[in-house]
Amino acid sequence: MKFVSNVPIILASGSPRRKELLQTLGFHFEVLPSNADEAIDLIDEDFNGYVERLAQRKAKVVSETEKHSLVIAADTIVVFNGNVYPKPSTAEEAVKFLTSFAGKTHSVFTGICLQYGERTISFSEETKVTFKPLDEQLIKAYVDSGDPMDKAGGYGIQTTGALLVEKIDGDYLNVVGLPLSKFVDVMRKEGFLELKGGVFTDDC
Ligand SMILES: Cc1cn([C@H]2C[C@H](O)[C@@H](COP(=O)(O)OP(=O)(O)OP(=O)(O)O)O2)c(=O)[nH]c1=O
Repeated sequence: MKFVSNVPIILASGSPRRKELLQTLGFHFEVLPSNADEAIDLIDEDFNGYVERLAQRKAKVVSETEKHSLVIAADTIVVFNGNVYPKPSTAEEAVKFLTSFAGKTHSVFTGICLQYGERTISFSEETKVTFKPLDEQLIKAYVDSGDPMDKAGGYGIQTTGALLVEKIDGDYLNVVGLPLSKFVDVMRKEGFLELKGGVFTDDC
């Protein structure tokens, strides 16, 4: 299955996971990471609004110089007990994050923004992730691997961080940083992507 884009597309993200996920769709795009300031206020525990506003900020910075391209940006956070857990800034912080998630359920929110000139389309998705009860040795070994440091909440479900997880409720790829299924639905609905081919021919 392949998609073609109807406009030039820029992925405004430095996340290798988002790039790989978009590449699976087969359309051409460029990568131009955004240097937007990620410090914004949470309002009324509206986590969907929070990640959407962050994604908008990332997209707008790149769109300023790329007005004729569709700019795609995203932001992923972990939310536990009403608190936002972004990427840990130290290994000690990663250990703290993971210790508090052990045996409990947290949410992962990803917000996506599609900016095309003056047109802004945003949406977000929540996935619930339950961690197993974890022993100190496993947490320490995982943090020592360095894997948590570039990931929201300090783990990657797609890497050995999977060993911490008991179950999930929702879209797996939303946890990885891009809810691909919803993304394609919105891109098709808004006229930015079309399925290439898609009609079976009968040669008999
Ligand atoms: C929870 C979780 C997060 N992540 C990643 C997705 C995001 O890349 C990252 C959250 O940080 P983000 O700020 O959303 O993204 P980023 O800094 O990697 O890239 P950019 O801002 O340029 O788009 O955490 C995983 O890869 N696996 C996981 O299981």
